[in-house]
Amino acid sequence: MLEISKVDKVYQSRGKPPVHAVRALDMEVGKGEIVALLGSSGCGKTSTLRMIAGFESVTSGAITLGRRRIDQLPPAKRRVAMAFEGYSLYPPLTVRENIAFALKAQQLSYAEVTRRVEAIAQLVEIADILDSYPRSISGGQQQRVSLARALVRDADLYLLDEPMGQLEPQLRAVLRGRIKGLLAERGMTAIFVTHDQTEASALADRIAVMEDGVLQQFASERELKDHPANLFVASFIGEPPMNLLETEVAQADGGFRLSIGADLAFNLEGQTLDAAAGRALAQSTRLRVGIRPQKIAVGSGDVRVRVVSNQWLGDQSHVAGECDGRLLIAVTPNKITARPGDILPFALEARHLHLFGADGNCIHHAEAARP
Ligand SMILES: Nc1ncnc2c1ncn2[C@@H]1O[C@H](COP(=O)(O)OP(=O)(O)OP(=O)(O)O)[C@@H](O)[C@H]1O
Repeated sequence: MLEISKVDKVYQSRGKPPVHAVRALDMEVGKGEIVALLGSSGCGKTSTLRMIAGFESVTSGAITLGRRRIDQLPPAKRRVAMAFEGYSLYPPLTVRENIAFALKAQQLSYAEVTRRVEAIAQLVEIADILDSYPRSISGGQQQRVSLARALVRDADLYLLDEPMGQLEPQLRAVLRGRIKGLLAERGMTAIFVTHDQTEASALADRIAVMEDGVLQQFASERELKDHPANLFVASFIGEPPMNLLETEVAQADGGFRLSIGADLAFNLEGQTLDAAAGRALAQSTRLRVGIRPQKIAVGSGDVRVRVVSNQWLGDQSHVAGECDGRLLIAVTPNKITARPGDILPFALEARHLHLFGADGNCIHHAEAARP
């Protein structure tokens, strides 16, 4: 449905060095799919949306929507609806007129425009301010007007830039559910930008993780957690982040011994590794291993840690412990009573390790969680 091929964006401003905001981006989005663009500030998310919508030119590459090449078309000809991060409402028009304006090109009857505007206003909870002007409503309300103005249109693709960033958490959760329902009911294809992993997981079928203008991985949340492509995705996705540790690699008994410190080492049996991972390990002397905090058992096992902090969050404990000068974070559903300075056993199993090569790419994934 949407195909982005080898798209680059370089901003050239007079007197300043060029900024390479998006690099060789390849992405395909299916009809009816909801995609989140996730990444830290400045990684190129907004530039990507604006190039698809036509508010920014592509420096090179192609964008196709439903078999139409759109990257050279003016925005109005692309059949793409966008809700902007900065809202971009028309100040002299009321909220109702702002939303209805988006329907002008569709030449609908007055009754149909009224019906659609009121339905979308109800959905995003702005029905009571339809006759207000943008300057007299809050930032959160303006954001919802901008969202309504995009969603009210008939378009082939909906682009939503931080659509709920200004809303308080409760309203955000309610709207998230309603918007997901609307998109699914109408089979709408959408890409939204977010900083928020919870929002990305709750709304999106697939998540595109970007860093420094480069798409790092494009997959479901489960896949990103179980099979991170590289160190960046491994450390970016998941809360708290994956524990990452430097190890020394040695061959041992038909497998490998990964030593982190005098008291922390793992034996990996050769048959648990595929051929490529076995070759990569045989050629390595050092590599990075990762283990999710949820995979470290607390209160059993033979790794002794000195507790650094222990917090009960109401439904889980986050325990940070130090072993051989390394900090390990464990998350467990049990309430742990240990205090800083106490010695506590942690259990870490070799089957839960992800292994990363010198280039940062994952060479072996931990055993996936059973459904
Ligand atoms: N018009 C512009 N001129 C020059 N540089 C720009 C322009 N717009 C964006 N950039 C730069 O391009 C890079 C990517 O910006 P972009 O806004 O796409 O990132 P982002 O991931 O959406 O960030 P944020 O989450 O903060 O909105 C940044 O380094 C930014 O400073």
